[in-house]
Amino acid sequence: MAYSLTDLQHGKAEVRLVKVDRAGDQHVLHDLNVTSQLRGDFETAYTEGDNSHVHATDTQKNTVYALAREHGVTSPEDFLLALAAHWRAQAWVTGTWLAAEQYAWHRLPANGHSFVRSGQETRTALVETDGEQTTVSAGLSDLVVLKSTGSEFHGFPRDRYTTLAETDDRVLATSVTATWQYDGVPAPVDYDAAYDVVRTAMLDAFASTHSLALQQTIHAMGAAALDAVPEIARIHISCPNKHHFLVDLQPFGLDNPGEVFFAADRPYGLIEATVQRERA
Ligand SMILES: O=c1[nH]c(=O)c2[nH]c(=O)[nH]c2[nH]1
Repeated sequence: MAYSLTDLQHGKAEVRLVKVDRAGDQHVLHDLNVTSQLRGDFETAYTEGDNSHVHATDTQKNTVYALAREHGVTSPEDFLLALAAHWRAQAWVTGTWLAAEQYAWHRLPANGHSFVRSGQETRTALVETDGEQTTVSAGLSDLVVLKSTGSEFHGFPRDRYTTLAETDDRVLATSVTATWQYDGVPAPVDYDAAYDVVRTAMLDAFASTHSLALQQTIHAMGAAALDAVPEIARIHISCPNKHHFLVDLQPFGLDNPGEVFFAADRPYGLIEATVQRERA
């Protein structure tokens, strides 16, 4: 029996890198979790155990640390682009899949070298290369938001299994995961500035959209991101609907005018969409 072997890649996952910029007394921290995956002429390692083309995953891990020193770390996107440039010049490598998560720290006012982790969300970046082609994506995950009114859900089909009551006032809460792709490489943007602009645009859209469904809110957030940064070609957004159920307080002789909720953990609705710019 003959089998085909496809989608080969190998590398080191979740290389934890902390880079301190020490120019002057105002230190800057870059706290990254980098995954390096190489694609290329590696088939014989799988078929014959011949490792003569295999850039060891340990070497890939070391390369992350060495490039942090040699190239420095600015934005996660720029760092991954430097890593991609290094690997695309190595033998047998035809493509890369390089991803980073970044955790934010802010300096404490006392001095220039003490920090507090800030923001619950994680910033993400992905640089993929295939031959001469490079794509840069950025994103965020775990951006947890809630609105205590300004959300309705009604007009959905009812069948014999439907029990959900229609509502014109509910809590809407979610944890946003978004990934957006830049046009052109290197994208004609300052990746750090663009990240802040997209994050703010999505938060503003979440807050200001009177929501008739989480679907509508997702569309508004995606469109706001595209409006805010013209270099973004498309954005994918995934949102769990973190249900908040009104607790029945009648057994205790109490009313509950939208004040006391049970914040359910599971199951949760899961709503996703990609919003893409239509090119002329
Ligand atoms: O915003 C919502 N979208 C749905 O598709 C859905 N389904 C559901 O049970 N509640 C909700 N809320």
